[in-house]
Amino acid sequence: MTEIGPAARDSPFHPSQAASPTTSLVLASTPSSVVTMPGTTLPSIPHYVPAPPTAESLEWADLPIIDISQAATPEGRAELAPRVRDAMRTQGFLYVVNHGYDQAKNERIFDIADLPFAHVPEDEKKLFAGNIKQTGSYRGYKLRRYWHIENGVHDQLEHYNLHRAITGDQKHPKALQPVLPEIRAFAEHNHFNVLHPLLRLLARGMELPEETFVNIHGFDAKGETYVRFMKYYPRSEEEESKTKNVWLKGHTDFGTITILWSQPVSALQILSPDGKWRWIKHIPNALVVNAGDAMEFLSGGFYKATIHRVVQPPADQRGYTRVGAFYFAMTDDDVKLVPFAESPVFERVDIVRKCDDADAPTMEQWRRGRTSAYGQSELKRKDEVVEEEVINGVVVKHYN
Ligand SMILES: O=C(O)CCC(=O)C(=O)O
Ligand SMILES: [Fe+2]
Repeated sequence: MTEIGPAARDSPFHPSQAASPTTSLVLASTPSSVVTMPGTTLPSIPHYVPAPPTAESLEWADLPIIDISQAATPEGRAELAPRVRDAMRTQGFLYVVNHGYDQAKNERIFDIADLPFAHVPEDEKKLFAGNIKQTGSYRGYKLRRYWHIENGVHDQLEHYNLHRAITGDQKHPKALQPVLPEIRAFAEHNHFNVLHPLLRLLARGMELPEETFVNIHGFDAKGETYVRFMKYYPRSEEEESKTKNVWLKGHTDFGTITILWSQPVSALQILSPDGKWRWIKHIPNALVVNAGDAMEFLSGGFYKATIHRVVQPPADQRGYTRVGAFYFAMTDDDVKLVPFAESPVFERVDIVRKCDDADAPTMEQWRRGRTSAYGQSELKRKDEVVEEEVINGVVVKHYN
């Protein structure tokens, strides 16, 4: 395994990253599932009808909205960089809008996202279930009840995770075959039109060369950056009460950047700097973006991996399923997760390390450790709210 230290990470742009993204299809605005563009008809698939947005006024997190189309010009980047920096230093979350998909294309993604759950027979799902604990990789299905939440209650959510290459060595269920090219285009859209522009802004925020983080997030490099579709199912009263309405415990994501495609069922909450849980409000066709552990390591604590959790939705949205679409970004596998200590910001703020640089895990070690342990290992109760586990010598906290 090659260890990539800070010097090597400044190496020239990897050729794979210069590849231009697949041209996005511009789709006519139509609510039906058959979406056409001149000369092309996309495969017909069932339409997923999501719950209407909640009418309740919840305590919403106040997050900045970043118009990513502005990142196309140097002036735009200069304006966005401090806003992205401040959001990732304080809340660890922000919204991205104007990323290039229109509403029809967005709906199509959610129709596709429901296919692996509603349109793949249970027997076939089992054939594609990931061996998560053993392999430390999320590829394939995470079926329901795989994780322990609290008091003997298991989760009621399914994942289907696809390595971003989509048609690489990972095989997919029959129902997904016709839409694999669209999922691949979706992966490239997230990678090149959202992730890379954000990484450039984050590098700028640390006064590092703009390509610093882009260079270690190659689309074609060895690494597990993946697309996830996810479906939550309503739970029983008993499950709700035994878990105090927590569907997915408070956690940080282990990668660098998570891109969550905003959907109408309110359930995601973030732990605000003042220690209060606040709800993430749905913004149509927006992306909710957060930093994970790997970004916190690489930035020496400059950017925060914010704790978030999923809870029972407000009363007017109970009884609905909740389908999600995500892009979980990580660095290339061989990157050692040590801070870019050469950043001039460390002349003004303290660098924070979770362990000595010599002991720091690579991205591959960190993702395997966190993936295998999640929802499986015995957590050590620290106090009423916090439980701890140790991964690769680093303490990971779970919040109730
Ligand atoms: O479903 C959500 O809104 C968030 C899920 C999440 O935090 C995760 O899968 O890491
Ligand atoms: Fe998460």
